[in-house]
Amino acid sequence: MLSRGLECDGVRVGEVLRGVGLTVAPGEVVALTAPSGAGKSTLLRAIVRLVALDGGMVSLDGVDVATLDPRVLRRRVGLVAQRPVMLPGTVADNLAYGLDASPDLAAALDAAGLDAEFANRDASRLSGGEQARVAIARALTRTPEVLLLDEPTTGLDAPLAEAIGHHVRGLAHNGLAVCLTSHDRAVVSSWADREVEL
Ligand SMILES: Nc1ncnc2c1ncn2[C@@H]1O[C@H](COP(=O)(O)OP(=O)(O)OP(=O)(O)O)[C@@H](O)[C@H]1O
Repeated sequence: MLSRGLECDGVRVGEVLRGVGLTVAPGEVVALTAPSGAGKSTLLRAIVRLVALDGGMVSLDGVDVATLDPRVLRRRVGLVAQRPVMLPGTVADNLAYGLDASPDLAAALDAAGLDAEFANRDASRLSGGEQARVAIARALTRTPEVLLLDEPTTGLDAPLAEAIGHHVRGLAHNGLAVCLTSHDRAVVSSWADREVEL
């Protein structure tokens, strides 16, 4: 068992996940790959308890996540969904949502490839690619230990995807554990330290 980081051991969900193993240590970027419909999003959702397990265990720093308060778990493990939902209000409102203290907006926006001026934009009027980047920034304001990115380059052009990949690798270099799914071989090979096939 990993003393630090994320570990999935024999995870089962219905007929879709039949005993999946995955480890992601602090400082590494792991790409989870499989054909469409194989259960990648389901596994990421199960890790943060948005989907119930039918077997196996997910642990964080050696502790079964089933024993953690889901809100605490979801701060420690940030999930950026494939189709992120923008909350009403500005980008700044989205980044600060649910936090007690004001986050470092500029740092989070920069890490997600957005200019600081985005803070005052109406989140619902952003393009799909801009919303995808706000969702990454929102996860980062929670200072997670693990970042789960479900198809993070959807809606992004190649230079932007490359720039965000660079930032994500920098975050991992500073100790974040990152797990991403992608159908894009260029993303898998340039972002990830290793690949795990479901
Ligand atoms: N809680 C659940 N229990 C059982 N099956 C589920 C559950 N949630 C999703 N599924 C099913 O699991 C299958 C896999 O879906 P999922 O979105 O995880 O695949 P994916 O590998 O991420 O696909 P894609 O690459 O197309 O995004 C789908 O058929 C979905 O309907």
